[in-house]
Amino acid sequence: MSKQQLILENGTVFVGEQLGSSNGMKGEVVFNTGMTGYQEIMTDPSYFGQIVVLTYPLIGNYGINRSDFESKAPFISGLVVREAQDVPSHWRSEQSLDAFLKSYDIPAIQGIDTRKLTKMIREYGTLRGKICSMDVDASEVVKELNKWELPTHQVSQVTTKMSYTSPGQGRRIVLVDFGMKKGILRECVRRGFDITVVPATTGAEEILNLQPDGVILSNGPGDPKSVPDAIQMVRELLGKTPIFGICLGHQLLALACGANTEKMRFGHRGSNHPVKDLETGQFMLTSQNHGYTVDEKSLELTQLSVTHLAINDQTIEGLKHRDYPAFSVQFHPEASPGPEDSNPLFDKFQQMIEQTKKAGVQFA
Ligand SMILES: NC(=O)CC[C@H](N)C(=O)O
Repeated sequence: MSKQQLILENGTVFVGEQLGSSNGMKGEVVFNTGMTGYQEIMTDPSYFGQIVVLTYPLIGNYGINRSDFESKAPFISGLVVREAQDVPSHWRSEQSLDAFLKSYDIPAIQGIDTRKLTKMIREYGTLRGKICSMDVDASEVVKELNKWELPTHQVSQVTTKMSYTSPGQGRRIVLVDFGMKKGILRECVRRGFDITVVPATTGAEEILNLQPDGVILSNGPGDPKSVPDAIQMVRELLGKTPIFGICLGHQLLALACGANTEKMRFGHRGSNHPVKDLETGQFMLTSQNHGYTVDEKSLELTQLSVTHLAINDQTIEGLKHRDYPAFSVQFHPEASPGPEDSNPLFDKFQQMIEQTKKAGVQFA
């Protein structure tokens, strides 16, 4: 097996074995602690442009099958694993991890100490990195990485180009796709919603013209401040239709209400992040994938209240608007991968729609 290297901006070089392609790609190196779910992680558009380190030491043992994908293709810029299993064993498996990565020309590396790398990221924060073949001069790459600015317009690369519908007998929902995971659509379909999925660039007026009973703001990659038009769109929707924000959608709701977001040192990525629901006092295990968070102090001047908190670091995991039907969560109630403890939040949104209807609120 040929060797491959992972070069980091701080000058560290990990030498391992080639997995996937050897086509060098730069990315922000982040880690995910989930024990399963590598297919969902690789195809979650929120990871667009990132090099993902999986801390679970054996990856690929149940192979690859398209029904587990969270979008049509993988969006990561690289994968780092301790050991990849090349002979998958699962009745649904269509190909091996290595064959899958090669077919999308995604570079990956195995056989390195992922514990050491993860500790490094925890200490220094996420690092810019590049996976490439051994004939590349590492010191040149370190220079290149230090000059490289992380991309900012990821949403435009992963949002749907055109609107589409998924008809249902229930309430009419507009789902704004900032890089939506399929799981969100699945949960809406499961509840019988009549769904229109629209591109991230859709304006508030266009959304209201669809006469939605509610709007869901999806997850998506990158800095929430890099989509100012979407923040404006959410601001204009507030009070006119019930809103449910998920992950990037949560951050956009916060920004639209006047709060601030900031980049975290190394983010939350995994399938067992404990969260406390401050309204019920209940705890839940959640699936998470975010590198930004809402700044708690910035909430003072807004009409937002905190509904959920992360147990590990006390960061904000959920918000609700005090005057309008709008709430959001930083984690993933659609799971995929991860536990389904927070799945009832989709029911909560449905109830919010019904209550708003009952109250006979007239929207402009
Ligand atoms: N999964 C998401 O929607 C992530 C939101 C945002 N890109 C972040 O990293 O914080």
